[in-house]
Amino acid sequence: MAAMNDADAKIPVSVVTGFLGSGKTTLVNHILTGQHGKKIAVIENEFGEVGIDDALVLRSKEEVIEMNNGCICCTVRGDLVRILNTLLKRKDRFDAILIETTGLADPAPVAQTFFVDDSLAGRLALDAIITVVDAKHIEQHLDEEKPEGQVAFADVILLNKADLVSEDDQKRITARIKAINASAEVINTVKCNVDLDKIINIKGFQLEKVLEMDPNFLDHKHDDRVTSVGFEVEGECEGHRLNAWLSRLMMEQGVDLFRSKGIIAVHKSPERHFFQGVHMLLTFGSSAEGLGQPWQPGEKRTNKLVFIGRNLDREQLRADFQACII
Ligand SMILES: Nc1nc2c(ncn2[C@@H]2O[C@H](COP(=O)(O)OP(=O)(O)OP(=O)(O)O)[C@@H](O)[C@H]2O)c(=O)[nH]1
Repeated sequence: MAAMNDADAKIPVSVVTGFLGSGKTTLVNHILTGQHGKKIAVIENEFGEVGIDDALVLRSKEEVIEMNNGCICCTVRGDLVRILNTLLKRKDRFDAILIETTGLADPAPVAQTFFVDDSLAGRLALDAIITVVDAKHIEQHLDEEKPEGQVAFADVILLNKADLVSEDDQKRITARIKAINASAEVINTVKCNVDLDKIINIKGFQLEKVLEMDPNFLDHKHDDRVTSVGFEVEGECEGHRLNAWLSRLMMEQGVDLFRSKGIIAVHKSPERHFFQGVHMLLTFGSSAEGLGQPWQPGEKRTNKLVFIGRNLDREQLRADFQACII
C-alpha cells in the first residue's frame, strides 16, 4: 500500500488578521455561510476575558471554538496549542482550520506556533496569513504605527470596504501596501466578499520568505502598552444609566479607547442588546434587528463587556457598570 505523503496529510490552517473593525468577523461569517462544501473549524481569539464576537458570529454547521484568555500574543503558546490538540482529536470532522486573531495581535506568535510546537508541526500546515484592511482607515493607521506587521506578513490582503473609497484611493492604497509587502496578493472587497478558493488552501505561507524579511520572526516580544479589560456582570441594566455612563466614558477616555463591545441585558426587554465602539463612535443594536438571539425563557440575564485601550482602570470600569444594574 502506498504510504500517504506527509505533506498531504497536514491540515491547512489559515490565520485572519486585520486592524480593529476592519472586517475580520465579516470575513469569518462569509466563510461560515459560504457554499463551498468544506468543513472549517474556526478558532476565535477575543482580546479580553469574555467572548463577544462569538455571539455576533452567525452559527452554522461548522464549529466555532473561542479562546478567552487575553491577548493572543501572550497566551497563544499555551491556549492555541491546547485548543489545536483538542481539535485534532476530532480531525475527521473538518478539512481546514481558520484562526481569527484579535485586531491588535501581531500575527507572528500565531504563525510561530506551527513551527515551534513539535506536537503540531507535523500535523498542521500554516496555509496563509490573510489580512483584512479597512480601505477607509488604513492610511491613517499606517501613518500612526500599528498594522505594518499585519500587512508585512500577509500572504493575501483583502482591501475591504472598497465601497467607501474612490478608485483612485484604491490604487494609491494598493501601491502603499505593495511598498510594504510586494509579494502579497491584494484583493479589493466589499463586506469581504471574496472567492474562498483565493484564500483557503492556497499554500501561501513560506517561512523562508518571512525570515528573510525579519530574521527575528520566531522570537516575538509582546507590546504591552495596550491592555484589555473584560468582565461579566449578572442582572439587568437600567438603559438611561448605561447610556449616561457610556457617553461620559467615550467623552473622557475616547482617545485611549480603541475598541469597546458589550452584550447587554436591558431591564424589561426580551431582546439581547449590543454596543460596539471605535474610539468615540458608538453604535447600538439588538436581537430585534437580527443580531444574535433574544433571551430565551429562563435564560440567566448577564452582561459581558470588553474594553481595549491604553490606561484602562479595570476596577473603575467594573464599578461604574455595576452601578447601571437594577
Ligand atoms: N461599508 C462597509 N462596511 C463594512 C464592510 N465590511 C465590514 N463592514 C462593517 O465594518 C464594521 C466592522 O466589521 P467587523 O467584521 O466586525 O470587523 P472586525 O475586524 O471583526 O472587528 P474587531 O473584531 O473589533 O476587530 C461592521 O459594522 C461591518 O458591518 C464593507 O466592505 N463596507
